[in-house]
Amino acid sequence: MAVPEFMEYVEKHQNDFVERLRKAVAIPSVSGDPNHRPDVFRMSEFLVNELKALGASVETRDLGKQDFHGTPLDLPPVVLATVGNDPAKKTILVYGHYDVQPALKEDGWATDPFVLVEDDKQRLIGRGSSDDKGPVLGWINVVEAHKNLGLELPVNIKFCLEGMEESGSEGLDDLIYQEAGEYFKDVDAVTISDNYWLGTTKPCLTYGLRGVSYFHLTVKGPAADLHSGVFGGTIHEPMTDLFAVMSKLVQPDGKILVPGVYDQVRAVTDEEEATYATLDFKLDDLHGAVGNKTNIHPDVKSVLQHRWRYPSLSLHGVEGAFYNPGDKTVIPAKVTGKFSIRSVPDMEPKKLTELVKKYVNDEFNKLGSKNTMVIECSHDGNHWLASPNHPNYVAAAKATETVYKVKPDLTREGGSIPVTLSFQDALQKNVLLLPMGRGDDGAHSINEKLDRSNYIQGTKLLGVYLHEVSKVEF
Ligand SMILES: C[C@H](N)C(=O)N[C@@H](Cc1c[nH]cn1)C(=O)O
Ligand SMILES: [Zn+2]
Ligand SMILES: [Zn+2]
Repeated sequence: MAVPEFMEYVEKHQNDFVERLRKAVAIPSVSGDPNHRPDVFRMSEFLVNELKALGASVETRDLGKQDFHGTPLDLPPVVLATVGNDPAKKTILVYGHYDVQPALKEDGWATDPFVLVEDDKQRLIGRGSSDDKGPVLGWINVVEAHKNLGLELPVNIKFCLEGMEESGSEGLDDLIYQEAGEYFKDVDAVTISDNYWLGTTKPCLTYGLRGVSYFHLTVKGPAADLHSGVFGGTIHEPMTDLFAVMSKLVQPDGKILVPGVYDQVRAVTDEEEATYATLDFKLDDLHGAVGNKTNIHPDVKSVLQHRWRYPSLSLHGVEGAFYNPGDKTVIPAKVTGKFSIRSVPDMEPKKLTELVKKYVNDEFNKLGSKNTMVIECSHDGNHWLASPNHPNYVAAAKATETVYKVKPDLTREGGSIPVTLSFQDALQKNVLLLPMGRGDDGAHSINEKLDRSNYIQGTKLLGVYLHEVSKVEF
């Protein structure tokens, strides 16, 4: 009886849950922007208050300071909260993040990114709605529903919520290893809702992630920005050097040009080949999520393989370059190009950084420039792969069938959640990714949204999963 009652509660109280999301989206907790650091702290306080109000025992852990380009910056705390402490029950560790990617109206958002707007298609639009405030609040909604119904939660829940996921999860790995035998001691399994369905209609369970290594390539030239009419043609220009090197990193067809990168990529097996055939994903899903037909690969299988099991290199931006409207005729004195590589089994972040550094240095030296160049890896995180046959996945599949009346697809994810592997290794427990949002949610992009139905059905899914996982044998 508990499950139907719980599902009915969630259905009836959906507007309250949307209000909770509205309050969370209104806090611009952008971890990558030092000016927003107080907002990231405010977001942690919001979660602490929500959890305390529901009876959780909550503590925050200070992670010390971050070195932000030479300036020390307080790291936002990790929120650790426990609901239930019954030794007869399983304990599920729920990880999520409360920071978000940057978002400016000028980037092309149709509405203010930090004001939640529901459009005529019942899409809840706002930064963090899908990544990852909606899913984090989904778990809190589950706790609220049980409390208000006077229903016992079927498991103990331990929350671990961080505020630096979008900026390299600084400090969290150390905490996980330190607390493996303490706060995380009784954890039986880990569940993370921080990725997306493959398409727009079918739910999935996810058992793999790519890793990420992020690089800053800085070229320094003249002592100050210069007039291009006076100095153009007479000095080595940093931006010219930067473009020359960055153009050697990746081909327009996605092939990475750094020698040795593909050497450690695991070979495709027949078993893996078979897994692509049954997935509910069409090229139209890709076109819909991208907004046009600019795909490199012509068929679904190769699209998914290049998203999940092959590395990719993306160029992100140039700090220090002129980018405002108008025609400023400047030679920037110092520019930093940003790019990242998504890594896959069996690549190793350390080895990858060595390969990238050597290649970039060689390519810069070939230019014969008198400027100086420095290449650094600013953060990295490893890829992750789990067994989708574990009872934790069986429980999640059953819950999906109860809520969505369909068996979930088993997917991997092209994005990265670096601490996933740390939880698996430090706690030696199964980790499940149980996504809430759709493949076209626009995470990290403009007009990020979470469909109301995904938020509400997703809240039901998280709750029903807890009931199912309480029943399976590990
Ligand atoms: C999949 C997850 N929701 C996510 O967006 N992860 C980020 C992590 C990251 C790493 N560096 C910066 N952010 C991602 O995959 O980009
Ligand atoms: Zn993200
Ligand atoms: Zn995320």
